[in-house]
Amino acid sequence: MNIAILGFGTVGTGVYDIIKKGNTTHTQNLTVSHIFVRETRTKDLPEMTANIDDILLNDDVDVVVEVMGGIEPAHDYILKALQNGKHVVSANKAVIAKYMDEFVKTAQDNNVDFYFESSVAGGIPWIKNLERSLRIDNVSSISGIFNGTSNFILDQMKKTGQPFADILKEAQDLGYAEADPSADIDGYDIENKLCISFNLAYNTSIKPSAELPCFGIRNITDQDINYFNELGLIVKLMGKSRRAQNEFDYVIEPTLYNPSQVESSINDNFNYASLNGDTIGELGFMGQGAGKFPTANAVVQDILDIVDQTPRVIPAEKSTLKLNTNLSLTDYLVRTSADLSQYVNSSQIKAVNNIYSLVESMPAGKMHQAMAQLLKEDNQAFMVNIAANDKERVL
Ligand SMILES: NC(=O)C1=CN([C@@H]2O[C@H](COP(=O)(O)OP(=O)(O)OC[C@H]3O[C@@H](n4cnc5c(N)ncnc54)[C@H](OP(=O)(O)O)[C@@H]3O)[C@@H](O)[C@H]2O)C=CC1
Ligand SMILES: N[C@@H](CC=O)C(=O)O
Repeated sequence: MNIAILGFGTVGTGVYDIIKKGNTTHTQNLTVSHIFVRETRTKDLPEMTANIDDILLNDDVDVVVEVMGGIEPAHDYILKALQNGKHVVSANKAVIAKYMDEFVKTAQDNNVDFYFESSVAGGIPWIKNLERSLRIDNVSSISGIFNGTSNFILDQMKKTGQPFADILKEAQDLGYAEADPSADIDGYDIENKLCISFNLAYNTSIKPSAELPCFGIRNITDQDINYFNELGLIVKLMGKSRRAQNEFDYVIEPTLYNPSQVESSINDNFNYASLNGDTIGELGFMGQGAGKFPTANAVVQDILDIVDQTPRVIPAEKSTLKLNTNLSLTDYLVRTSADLSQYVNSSQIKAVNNIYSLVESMPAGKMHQAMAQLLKEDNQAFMVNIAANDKERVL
């Protein structure tokens, strides 16, 4: 099986190393025949080329691994590879979240596979197990820590008290962060991953958009972490989606967990992805969600599934489920120097102390809209979702 790797950064070099090392009989049957790099890059390996047609028009290439990132030319190269009868494996959640239906259809039309395990939760076999669950169950919720960089930052802030910027730099050096790390910090990387996950789970076609509730950890401070610590709670940047009858919601937001909840113990660059199915109930997966080898491992697993011709579960018809971002009512702790009652009904606000307020029974969509308005007045404001069971800790 001849593999062409497009993009030779963190993940691309990891895929190359795993295949070159050939630790098992499975990986020994794989060959990296081409590595696509920029024109400006020194071609220090014989497989390297800066001419994409050497790969896309080459009948000897069986699988194209797209790990360049970004939207174009990744979208164009993936489509052309599929149209030219090549299987494609991609870790690029940004392009997949935007063009998943087009890629899946093009793959089906050309009788090849399009696999993307590594695009969500890095090394965790999440997509595969989500698809397995769907063979038996309706999935009624998806929830998880889907970003390794933000989890690493929150964990290190708590453990070391180091400044946010220094920890982010470390995450970048470790190969966890996106080329533009604001995607990690502001939640947009999770948005891509959550869209991919629930579009599979609910058989919908929602694409990431500015209208969807997404609030990251850009404004979190040491003071916030210390306060949550005093409450006995741990903050995680979560992606959550719940389905009820013919509707589903989705939200990305910092969320507090108490020590009895599994999310609270997910540390470092680890992710935790969970679903709820009719008969399986709660099912969760934990592992490294970012980094060279965990991600490359998931890419190579996809290649081996192509070799083994493992069938995928992609339903033909889309469901009629509708997105309703105000489906669930929950509670929030808000830190702002602005007058919160200008943005949220005062009957829902309870002062906790002179820094934080509790906003009760708010639909997520409305709360995120209120915060977007409030941030125009106080650009350092922060909010965190708090479970009903933990509310007594703050009052
Ligand atoms: N790192 C991780 O932990 C994970 C990453 N991913 C995804 O995998 C993909 C790759 O990530 P990662 O390896 O970390 O990123 P890197 O930035 O480390 O690597 C990307 C490589 O592709 C090259 N590249 C980008 N555009 C082009 C182009 N047009 N032509 C030729 N080469 C190009 C880059 O070159 P240059 O540096 O010159 O721009 C770089 O060498 C991304 O989509 C990312 O979201 C998914 C899961 C985990
Ligand atoms: N930047 C991403 C990489 C993996 O998807 C993350 O930190 O999770």
